[in-house]
Amino acid sequence: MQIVASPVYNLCPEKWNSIIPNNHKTFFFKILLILNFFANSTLISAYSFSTSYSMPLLQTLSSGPLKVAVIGSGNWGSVIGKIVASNAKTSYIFDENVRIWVYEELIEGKKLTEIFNQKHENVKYLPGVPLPENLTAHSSLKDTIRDANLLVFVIPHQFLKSTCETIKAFNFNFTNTKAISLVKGLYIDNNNNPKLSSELISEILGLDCSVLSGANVAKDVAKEEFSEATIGFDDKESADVWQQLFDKPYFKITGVPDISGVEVCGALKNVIALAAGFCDGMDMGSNTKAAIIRQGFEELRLFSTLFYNGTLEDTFFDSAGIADTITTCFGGRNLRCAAEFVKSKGTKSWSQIESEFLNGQKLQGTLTCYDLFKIITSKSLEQLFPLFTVTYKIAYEGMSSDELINEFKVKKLRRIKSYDDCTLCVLPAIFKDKKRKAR
Ligand SMILES: NC(=O)C1=CN([C@@H]2O[C@H](COP(=O)(O)OP(=O)(O)OC[C@H]3O[C@@H](n4cnc5c(N)ncnc54)[C@H](O)[C@@H]3O)[C@@H](O)[C@H]2O)C=CC1
Ligand SMILES: O=C(CO)COP(=O)(O)O
Repeated sequence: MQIVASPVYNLCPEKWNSIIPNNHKTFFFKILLILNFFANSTLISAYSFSTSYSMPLLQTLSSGPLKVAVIGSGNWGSVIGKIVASNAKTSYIFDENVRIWVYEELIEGKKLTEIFNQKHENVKYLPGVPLPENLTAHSSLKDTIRDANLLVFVIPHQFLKSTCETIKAFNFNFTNTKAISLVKGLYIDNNNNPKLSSELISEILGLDCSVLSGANVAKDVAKEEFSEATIGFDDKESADVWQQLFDKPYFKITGVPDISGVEVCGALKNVIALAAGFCDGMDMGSNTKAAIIRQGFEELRLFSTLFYNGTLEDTFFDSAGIADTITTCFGGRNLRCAAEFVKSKGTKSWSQIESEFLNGQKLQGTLTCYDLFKIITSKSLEQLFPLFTVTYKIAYEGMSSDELINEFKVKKLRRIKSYDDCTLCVLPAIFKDKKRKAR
């Protein structure tokens, strides 16, 4: 974002915050804007006349720091609440008070929200991890998002539609509001086409919606172990603000202008993880599991390119792509539950495994696998997606898990690719001048 590059903005935000009392954030922000104007006046006009989204963020910022609401407080939602609240506390572009929506439940007779706000811990979904005191839990969705400029959606995908419809009924004016979806899941629309969470949010609420996805097993990010994530965006200015909100030295954020690519990766890697879990359940070694992951990733890439225009190769090499597939296939919930599914030899349903192993947390891969199969079969594309197809049949039609391997362990020779079958790697423009040096 141009403002980041401007000299004033680059005055270290942490230092500003240490000298600016929090209730003076708005005042100092206005000064900052004026200084910015002199530092780079073309920047201001770019913002003022931008038509790419409802209200330019800089214009919104002129009435004060941006207010953030986190919608969802499960395992990942709580970690995201921790990151966002800690950044909001030390940045002058975000309001210090961050609200998080908790789907209320009782823990030993006491409300989860009350425990959350007293102990500053989500004892059910992220036990043992201290949360910042400026992150407050609310059971009322309406109160959580009232006046918010930045809505962070981080709930299991099966609850997204109903949650958006609830929000729509509040009739809030969202002119000054942007959204980002951290939800990993895929839906099917009435024409048997895939639908993504960002599309659902934009469609129901009319919001400009970016996405964030990556190799982020929540319990490890909670411990501040190093990881990365990718923002998928349409509008670069919003992406820059989202990056400011999420980036930490231990949680590095990049971005690609490819919302659907990022989301398809986040949704379909969970189906690949089911197949990888079936391998674990059958006690297969790492070669077999790697072959299954490779096949799955190839199908994921094909799905994204077939169904969406503008899918970028870069997305697959970013955290949202290959890295998330790897981490989920080695340490995720979908993986563990799928291994248990195979070990139980058909005696346990998915919902039984989910409640036995996840204590209220939700599997995303199973429902996505179901909808994905419907999309593929409605278009007679099974032959292009053999791994997704066999994974569905094992998960939902009682097919033996051995078929996962039998599908690929065949006598028939595989096609050796010709040059025309392959995709040529193209050197990104920023490296073009290095080509001469290299050769
Ligand atoms: N946990 C992880 O490691 C990661 C999760 N994600 C994604 O983030 C999204 C949210 O996952 P988590 O935060 O892990 O959730 P979770 O699976 O840990 O928790 C389930 C959450 O759903 C809530 N809930 C239950 N019934 C509900 C209803 N009817 N309406 C609304 N909420 C309800 C529960 O109160 C709880 O907060 C998912 O799409 C997931 O794939 C992304 C990266 C990492
Ligand atoms: O998305 C995840 C890691 O990036 C978590 O995957 P699981 O839901 O399988 O735990």
